[in-house]
Amino acid sequence: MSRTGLFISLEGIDGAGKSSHLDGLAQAFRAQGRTVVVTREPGGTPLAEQLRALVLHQPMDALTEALLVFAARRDHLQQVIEPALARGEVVLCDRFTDATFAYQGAGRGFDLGQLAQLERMVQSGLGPDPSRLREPDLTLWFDLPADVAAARLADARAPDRFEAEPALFFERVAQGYAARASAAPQRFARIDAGQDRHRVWQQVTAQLVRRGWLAIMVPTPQGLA
Ligand SMILES: Nc1ncnc2c1ncn2[C@@H]1O[C@H](COP(=O)(O)OP(=O)(O)OP(=O)(O)O)[C@@H](O)[C@H]1O
Ligand SMILES: Cc1cn([C@H]2C[C@H](O)[C@@H](COP(=O)(O)O)O2)c(=O)[nH]c1=O
Repeated sequence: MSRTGLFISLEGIDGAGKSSHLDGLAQAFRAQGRTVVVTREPGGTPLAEQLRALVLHQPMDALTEALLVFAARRDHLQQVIEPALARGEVVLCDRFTDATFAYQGAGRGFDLGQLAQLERMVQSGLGPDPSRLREPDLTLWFDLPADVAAARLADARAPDRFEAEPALFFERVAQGYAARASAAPQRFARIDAGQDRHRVWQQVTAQLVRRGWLAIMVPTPQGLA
């Protein structure tokens, strides 16, 4: 039976708790017979992972940063995301273009109109309808105050260029996500990421059950709660 591909992104400020849920979600879809690709941005291909290392660790200005994340995204779309969706698979992507609007746009102050132009250039000309802008079918937005996220990340690992930014930067990024969510309410599902892991998982799976993408509420995976 042929199936329609499903593209789900997970978004939120650093430390919001997105990545903790990726494996469990992949397992939940696999248990229902779906093939799942778990991937991330920037990254997801050998070239895009090299660009990720530059973006996370080398000093650069906001335009260079924006061009590199979009270059990585183009390669990721062409090599991984579009082929998987064409095969009817589920793509779970840890961050996508909303992160660019939130971090490079709201965080760094890069012009949103110019980001929209890059988005159109990079995310079209793909798939069966080249005029269509490729976007996630659903964006799970892990919403968490910047100070709570910072406390979760404290001492967790050596900070990269973004994680080393001050609290004010993350407050702007969080506002950037809120603005993206209000502009596309049908694509975004807000997750209250301030709850414990079990409750966050329940909110996430409820969104998928509501859309008919998971048949049943899935118990919290061991290792998460
Ligand atoms: N609901 C929660 N309550 C408390 N701590 C949590 C919760 N969810 C995740 N954490 C912890 O917070 C930290 C960050 O979680 P995680 O790596 O999933 O966040 P993230 O959004 O993927 O962050 P980043 O984007 O920076 O990689 C981890 O130490 C994780 O164990
Ligand atoms: C896609 C994307 C990401 N970023 C930033 C956001 C994070 O700080 C890092 C990625 O690290 P993570 O641990 O994998 O979350 O990159 C960005 O600034 N712009 C983007 O488009």
